[in-house]
Amino acid sequence: MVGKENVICMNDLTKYYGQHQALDRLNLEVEKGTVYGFIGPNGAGKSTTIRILLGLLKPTSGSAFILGKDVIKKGAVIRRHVGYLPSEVHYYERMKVRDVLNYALSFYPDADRSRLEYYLDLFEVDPKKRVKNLSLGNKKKVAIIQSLLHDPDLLILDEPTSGLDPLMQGVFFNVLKEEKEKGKTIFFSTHILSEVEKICDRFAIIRQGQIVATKDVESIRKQVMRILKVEYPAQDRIPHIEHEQIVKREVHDHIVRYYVQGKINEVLRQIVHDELNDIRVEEPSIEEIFMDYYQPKEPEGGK
Ligand SMILES: Nc1ncnc2c1ncn2[C@@H]1O[C@H](COP(=O)(O)OP(=O)(O)OP(=O)(O)O)[C@@H](O)[C@H]1O
Repeated sequence: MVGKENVICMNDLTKYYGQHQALDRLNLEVEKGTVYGFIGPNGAGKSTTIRILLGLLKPTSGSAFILGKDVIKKGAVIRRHVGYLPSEVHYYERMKVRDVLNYALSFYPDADRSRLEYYLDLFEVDPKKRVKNLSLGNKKKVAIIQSLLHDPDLLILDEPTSGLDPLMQGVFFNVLKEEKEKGKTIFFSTHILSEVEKICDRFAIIRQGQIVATKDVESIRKQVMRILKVEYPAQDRIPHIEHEQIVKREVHDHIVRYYVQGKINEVLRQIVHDELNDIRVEEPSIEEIFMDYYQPKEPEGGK
């Protein structure tokens, strides 16, 4: 088998803003051809990481490589092969959309100009409009088009779907799939966990400047975890059930959700022993699995 090629590589990447540590020794690798989700709560360090990758910010220590090149030393070369969508976009308000995008294209003399028409049509953007007359979502679409124009090998997108309506999100995801099929690599940050499940091969979770998990979406899907949702006749009739396979439990009034790892037979047997009104077996959504990493661990009551 041919060795893996990492398009993005971070080594102990650390960033301080004054006294404030925004990134704490990030180590991350993104393989060629992957759609990689970079997720984390507000202020976790996503934009800081992305801006370092683009050479727009210098790390305090550590290093990062894109397409094998050092982001500090080779920023200009790297940017030729990267499509970047910042989380907030600013254009000259009086410029027309077509002029904005033509200007962007002028930096890439070899670019195929037909891509511009293709994406304008696909994203339903009116090129005659002035930027100042665009809605937030339409401005975002212009920025998405700009990131794609020069057919980059790597797309780095900072919260690409914020502001897009569901229909356009669908169009956008299809574009990402097309790019992936062409062998392109996509690295994008998001808060929306369901997006990761829909589109990503792999993801990393960043919290308070640290990577707390990196996983394959497929392996998460296969994780053997079931939720037994049990409705008891009343809150004071909930029995105390203990079993090593019950990794977590949530109580809402007279309903208990037991999170069971491994085979559920034994736990089920124990549960049905007591009086209950109803029982259902559910699979946790990927969001629930993520939430375990997302939130700081709380002590679990009464397991
Ligand atoms: N220019 C700056 N000066 C000082 N602190 C900053 C600066 N930019 C970001 N920070 C701080 O660094 C931390 C990481 O911020 P960053 O914008 O990278 O987070 P994020 O994960 O992108 O957040 P969000 O999801 O809200 O966009 C936060 O605590 C933020 O307040």
